[in-house]
Amino acid sequence: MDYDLILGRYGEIALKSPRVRRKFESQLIHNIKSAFKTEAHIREGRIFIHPADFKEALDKLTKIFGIISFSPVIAMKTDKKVISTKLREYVEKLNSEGLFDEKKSFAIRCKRTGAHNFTSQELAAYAGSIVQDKIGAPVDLTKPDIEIFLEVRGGKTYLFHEIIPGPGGLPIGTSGKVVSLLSGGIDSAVATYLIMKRGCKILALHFDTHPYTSKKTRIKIKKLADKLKEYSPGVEFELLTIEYGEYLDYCISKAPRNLTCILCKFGMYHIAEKIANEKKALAIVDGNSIGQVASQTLHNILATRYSVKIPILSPLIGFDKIEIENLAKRIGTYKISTSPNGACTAAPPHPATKISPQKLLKIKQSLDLDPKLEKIMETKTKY
Ligand SMILES: Nc1ncnc2c1ncn2[C@@H]1O[C@H](COP(=O)(O)OP(=O)(O)OP(=O)(O)O)[C@@H](O)[C@H]1O
Repeated sequence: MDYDLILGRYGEIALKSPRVRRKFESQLIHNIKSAFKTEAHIREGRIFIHPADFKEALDKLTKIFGIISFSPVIAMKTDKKVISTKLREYVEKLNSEGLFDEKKSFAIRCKRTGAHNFTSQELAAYAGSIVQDKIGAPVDLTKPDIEIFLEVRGGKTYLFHEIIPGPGGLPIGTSGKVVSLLSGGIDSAVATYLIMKRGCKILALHFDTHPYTSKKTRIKIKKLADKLKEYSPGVEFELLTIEYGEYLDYCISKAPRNLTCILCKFGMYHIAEKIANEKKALAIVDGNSIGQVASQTLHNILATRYSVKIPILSPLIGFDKIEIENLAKRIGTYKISTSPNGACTAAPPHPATKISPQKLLKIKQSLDLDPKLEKIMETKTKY
């Protein structure tokens, strides 16, 4: 099918005040134009996209936050004769592409804004008779095999049969920056995605726990960052790594062994907060989900975050593992996250599940962790 343009729809942006809406719309257009070569503008709540390459555009639009759906369309003058000709050509094309024939039921869905000398229902009935005449297919308004849409907007009418879902959310770049803790596992990649979906710019932070994890983890992190970057057109996606093995060595040798995971998380939040302050990020993000593993009991979550002053957001906090996995598969991170590279060998056989913030602070002081963490900060590398 030779389409004229793509008609995009957005959701939540429409609920904003006019000033905020203009800002969000302009970020959305910037992001679309950064994702692929196109002319694009917004008018009366619709995005009009004129790409150089339709195939590429249809693929990339599924990854642009803020868009709830989009349709490749044929555009024409709002004139019954023109609509009749274009509709005939359109269904003939659908028929020749094997998408429509006399055995498939259909429905015409008509939407209209502006003043016309016909109602939406009249236009739908008129279009329905044209399609029946051309293809000989039966009408079924309840559960049709194919829907054909006519969207009449003043003097222009748009014809299409597909409404492709977009990712929804808010345009990336409209909600400030966060430091997202990216481990290489399934959860933190999904958590990062969900926070991007709310418009946040990402500074991904990975703690390289080599020799307790394989060196291959770095490759995995790079691949995950590249995959997540696909959802961030037009907005920088930074990746920083910290060499964390030495800190873990220290914790393992100096603190009770069952506290290793707790001290590990504590140190990560501590460093993440410092980096957030340095890089003007407003929050930390992690992939915690209550009770999923020993370090994610409510007690441990409270204790490990106790001294951090900026918000720590955990978008997966109420998700089940299976829900997280399904989302990871949908966004394309699952395969990368599950590629084998071995478990962390620093994890103790019986990790503590209940530590009080006071006890953790005492341990931190007795081990003099602050200078250790300061030193670790110096290993920060930009990918
Ligand atoms: N090496 C790491 N670098 C950066 N962040 C990490 C690292 N390890 C853990 N985190 C952060 O802490 C969160 C909890 O990690 P934990 O190992 O307890 O759980 P997990 O279920 O294995 O998480 P994930 O699937 O994201 O690895 C992770 O989701 C991530 O945000």
